[in-house]
Formats: sequence, C-alpha cells, structure tokens
Amino acid sequence: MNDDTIINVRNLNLWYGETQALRNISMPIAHQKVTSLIGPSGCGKSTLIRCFNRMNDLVSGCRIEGSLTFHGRDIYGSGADAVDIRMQIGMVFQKPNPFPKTIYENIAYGPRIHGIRDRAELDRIVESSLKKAALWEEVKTRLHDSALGLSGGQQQRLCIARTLAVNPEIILMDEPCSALDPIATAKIEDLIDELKKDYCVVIVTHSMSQAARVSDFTAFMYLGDLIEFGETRQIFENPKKELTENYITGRFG
Ligand SMILES: Nc1ncnc2c1ncn2[C@@H]1O[C@H](COP(=O)(O)OP(=O)(O)OP(=O)(O)O)[C@@H](O)[C@H]1O
Repeated sequence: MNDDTIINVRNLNLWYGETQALRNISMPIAHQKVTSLIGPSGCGKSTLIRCFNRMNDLVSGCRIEGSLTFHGRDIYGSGADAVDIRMQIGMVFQKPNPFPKTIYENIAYGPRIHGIRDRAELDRIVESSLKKAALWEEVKTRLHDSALGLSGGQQQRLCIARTLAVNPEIILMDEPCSALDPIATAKIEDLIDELKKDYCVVIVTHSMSQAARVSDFTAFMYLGDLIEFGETRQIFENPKKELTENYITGRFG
C-alpha cells in the first residue's frame, strides 16, 4: 500500500450462494490514477468492481470475507453507510441508463436528493458536471430536452456527469464503452484521461487495447483469482505470469 492508496483490498473472498466467485484478492487502488480490471468472461471483474461501492449488497446470497477499506475505513464496517459510500464511489454501467427526464434533471437529481434546493446552485452544478464530462458544448442549448434524445455516447457522458454531480472521489466504470461506436469510445477514453487529474477511476474492460491506452495500473483476473497486478506497461510488455502473457497475446479468452 502506498501513500496514494485510496481503496485497499486485502484477502477478499466472495461467494454467490455456494459458489466462490472471488478468491483471496489483494490489491491497492491509487488516487488520481486509472486502474483497469481485465480477464476473460466470468473471471469476476464486475463482481470485484461492485464490491468497491457495495453494489453486491443488493444480490441475495452474496457473502463477502476479507477487508476492503476506503481511506483506511472499512467499506463493510458496522459504521459504514452504503448510500454514503455510493455517493463517494460512483458507478457508470455498461449500457447508458439516463433517467427518462430532461438533461438538466438527470444531473440535478442527485444533488436535490442530498438537500440542495437553491436554483442557482443547481444550475452551477449542472453546468460544471456537464463541462467535466465534456458534454456541455453539445447540450447547453437543450438542457430541458429529454436525455433519451441524446446519442448513446452522449448518454454515457451524461451518466458520467450525473455521477460527478454528487462530488465523488472514485468513479467505477463497468465496460463503459461496450455499447458505443469507436468515435464515442474515443471521447470516453479522452474523458477518462481528463478525469484522473481529479478522481480515481476504476474500469472493467474487455478491450486490452483500451486497458493499455487508458490505465496506469492493470489487474488481470482469471477464474476468480487475481493473477497479476502492476503498472500497465509492465503487465503488457513484461508480464511476470505465463497466464497473463497468454491472455494479453490473445492465446485464450
Ligand atoms: N448475481 C449473481 N448470482 C450468482 N452468480 C453470479 C452473479 N453474478 C455473477 N455471478 C457469477 O460469478 C462469476 C463472475 O461473474 P462476473 O460477472 O463478475 O464476471 P466478469 O469477469 O465481469 O464477466 P463478463 O466479462 O462476462 O462480464 C461468474 O461465474 C458468474 O456467473
């Protein structure tokens, strides 16, 4: 664990009913860096990223052992509040999922729930969140139109803006580009690069080239095990484990 570790995972095990999906995972997640989780389908990437903001709480029969800390405090501790944690550790999903409301209301929704009522303050949050998500210029004249009229890539940036509006420290992205075309994907990748100046980003991706392009650290998982974790360049250019090498050279998965 380094000084810039924001989440620390130690000996994490997770079961869905009788089936173990994560085995003894330990890794640090660094602030103001991008960490990618890669590995073949079913290896546990989504399961792991969902542990970071307690999304697995919503899955019945899911049991977790081990330690997961955020700024040194146990995410699963008795004093930890899942709603608070999900505000500080936001999540963007595979398929853009804007609310069927206006662009403005999508962004203002979270801050309103947290008690912000002042219109000027909400306007400021909407504008700054859309700017941070590189969407403002495209939507500033149509803030009161339905979010469902945006393109898929714009909807995904809106979902990122919605996450930013409640001022998180960490943004989890579970295959955020898998429903997008290459141009929209490139915009999200540029945005990730911008976001890491202020936030910690953790991304699940099936695209090894995306992991290599956007991330500082990469974790390679296989059948619920963390096989190798390290700086992205080392993982892709000089993997220590044969399994990692086989995966990144396309020999399986
Ligand atoms: N809600 C659930 N209930 C039971 N088993 C689950 C549940 N979610 C995932 N699993 C199982 O846990 C294992 C890991 O799944 P997970 O979705 O985390 O993998 P993944 O690496 O993200 O896969 P993919 O790349 O296909 O999305 C799989 O065997 C999966 O079937």
